[in-house]
Amino acid sequence: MTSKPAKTPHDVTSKTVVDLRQLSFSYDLQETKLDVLVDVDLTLNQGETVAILGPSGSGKTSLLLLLAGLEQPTSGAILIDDKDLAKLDADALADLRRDSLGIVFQSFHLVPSLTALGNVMLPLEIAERDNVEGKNAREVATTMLERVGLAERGGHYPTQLSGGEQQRVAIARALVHTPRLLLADEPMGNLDAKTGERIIELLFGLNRESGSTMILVTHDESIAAQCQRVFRLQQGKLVEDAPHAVST
Ligand SMILES: Nc1ncnc2c1ncn2[C@@H]1O[C@H](COP(=O)(O)OP(=O)(O)OP(=O)(O)O)[C@@H](O)[C@H]1O
Repeated sequence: MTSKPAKTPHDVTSKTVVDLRQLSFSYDLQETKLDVLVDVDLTLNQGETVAILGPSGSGKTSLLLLLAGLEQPTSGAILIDDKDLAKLDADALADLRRDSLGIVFQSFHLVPSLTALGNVMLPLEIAERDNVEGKNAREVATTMLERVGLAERGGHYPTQLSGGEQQRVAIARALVHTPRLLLADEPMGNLDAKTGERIIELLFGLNRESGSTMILVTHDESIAAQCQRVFRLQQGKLVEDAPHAVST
């Protein structure tokens, strides 16, 4: 067992990928507001694996929505790859999401009219990256479907798949273009223990292979312990655990 985090191709530069500056976020309710995040500061570097823990309702999903530019801060700033999200127009934000982010949310948002393979190919086609390492989008997407254990399900539509299978298609779609920043909201939520383990291995494997940064929302302390950094959301604040030996 070693406390040394896995080396990534980006260790040398330690580039900042996520920079939250005094980030606060509230939901406006009818007569009041609900403070979810209060003056959160956070800097994450390229290649880091990060777990976010916290009780139900503590704001974990809200934090991921903010990072994806799908909610706007009440105050403070969110910088992804040195770009202040508040200064990007809708097109630039869409470009950033397409080029740099992989997002796995609790609801899968699969396109119902596309097969599993079609859904996984989508990010590659949109990004016009048909020629990834000399392979076309279909081959790359097929390989990713195999890696999530769905080689036989490529031709099935979302309604023909179980919840756990749809979850894995969503994970394959989020990973297929090797995003620099992966946001995953309880990606094992719908999966049995063995399949969940396989997905976790895949996520950490891709982090090692590509040097991507991964933010993993989870309720599972043993999965959190596999991440290099562990944060807990408590009363709107992100509190980091003391450095720990990364369990594998
Ligand atoms: N659209 C919304 N409007 C108003 N309040 C909301 C909205 N979405 C979430 N909330 C509230 O904001 C708080 C944070 O919600 P969030 O979904 O971020 O928590 P969470 O930590 O991800 O919870 P869980 O572990 O149950 O998924 C909760 O109290 C929730 O009720």
